[in-house]
Amino acid sequence: MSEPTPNPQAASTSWTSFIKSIASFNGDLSSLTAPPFILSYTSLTEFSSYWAEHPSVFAAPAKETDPAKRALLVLKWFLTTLKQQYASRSERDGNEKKPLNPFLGELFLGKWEDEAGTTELISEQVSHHPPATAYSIINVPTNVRLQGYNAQKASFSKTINIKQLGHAVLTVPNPSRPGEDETYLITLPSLHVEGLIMGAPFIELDSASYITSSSGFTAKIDYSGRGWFGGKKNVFTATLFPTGKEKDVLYNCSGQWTKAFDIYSGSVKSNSSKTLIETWDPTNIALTKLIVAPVEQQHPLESRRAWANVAAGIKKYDMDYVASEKAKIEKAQRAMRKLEKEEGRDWERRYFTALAAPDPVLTALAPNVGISTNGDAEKTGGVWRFDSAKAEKVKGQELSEEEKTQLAKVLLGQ
Ligand SMILES: CC(C)CCC[C@@H](C)[C@H]1CC[C@H]2[C@@H]3[C@@H](O)C=C4C[C@@H](O)CC[C@]4(C)[C@H]3CC[C@]12C
Repeated sequence: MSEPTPNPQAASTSWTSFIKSIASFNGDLSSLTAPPFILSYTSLTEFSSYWAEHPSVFAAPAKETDPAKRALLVLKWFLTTLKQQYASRSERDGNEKKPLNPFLGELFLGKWEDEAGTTELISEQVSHHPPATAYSIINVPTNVRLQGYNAQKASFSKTINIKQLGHAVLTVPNPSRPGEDETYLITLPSLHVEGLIMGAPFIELDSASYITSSSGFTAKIDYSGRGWFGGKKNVFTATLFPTGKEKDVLYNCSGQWTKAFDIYSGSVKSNSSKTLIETWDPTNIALTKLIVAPVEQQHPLESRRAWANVAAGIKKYDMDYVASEKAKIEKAQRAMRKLEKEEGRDWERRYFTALAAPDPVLTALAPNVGISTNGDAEKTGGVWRFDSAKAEKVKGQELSEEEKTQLAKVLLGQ
């Protein structure tokens, strides 16, 4: 990633007052009023797609018969997603932007088609207060599947610091034992915003995150930003070890999550015994583009359709239009919540269900990596799991044009 250049807009009064407002903000990211040049026309529901923009790397563990190597392939896939998750927008636009805050029930649906076959994405805003997004990604030929949910808790100390709540679960069919699945519990890194003063914000990852598996392996990924390891940004080291034996490193990886990284067998410290297995360099590897239905064919709750007017306004920097289009959605959503309350019911999530009982994956694996077995449920509206029965029910439920118009009116005020 090239060094961010100071943005001429950083000298504007709107940026100065934005910076001042951040210093006293209450932790609610949605309440930040950012100047137009820092507003994105993409909703957070779209961010779930960053997990699988290399579908063949996502599906690769299903073809590996050695359990330790399988765990390494899971770690490799996770590391390859970081650049997409946290740096792709600032690389594309020159700086990070403030995404659109999804409304309850918002959907982002798509699929990837490539040499890995079809990989399907479902992302849904499952909670509004607190805001939480859930996702399911399935590589159809291998049945490797990821599900998870996340919310963010922000605070201010020198800059915007964000703790991610929630987790992801990757399920890999064991190729040596047909019918048996392996599960990997994945924790999410904390992050902070850099470059604020220069008007060119970008993301740096903090501390550590983990992947721990039902097959008995754990990976620890340590993140460090500029100021460490010769002043490079986005630096990480990762080790893979049998769970509970952190010193018995089987594989280790190091490099920059935005640039190239190396994967070695052996321990980090014993240089003599470590062997380079692979170098991952994202500059040489193409991403597979997500296929999303044309807006006019989408369900009214699909993100790009629902936000189309707001997005058009942001692109033109027409903030009055943006405000009035956003207000329509907010008003309709408030009315819907009021109605639900009066009728004593909850908004029916289309693809996900909040677990009523303790989750077996969290119960078994969360203690390995020191996270709560309740999955941050009180701060994410629940422990959200993909509900295949719901997904089956909505499959092929085509809405007529009239039904779409009616729904858009009632749910989005459009
Ligand atoms: C840019 C700044 C001035 C305003 C603050 C924007 C803030 C709400 C944005 C900035 C970065 C966003 C992160 C993003 O880096 C990546 C992810 C990973 C994804 O899987 C889940 C969402 C998350 C954590 C974004 C949340 C919103 C952030 C913090």
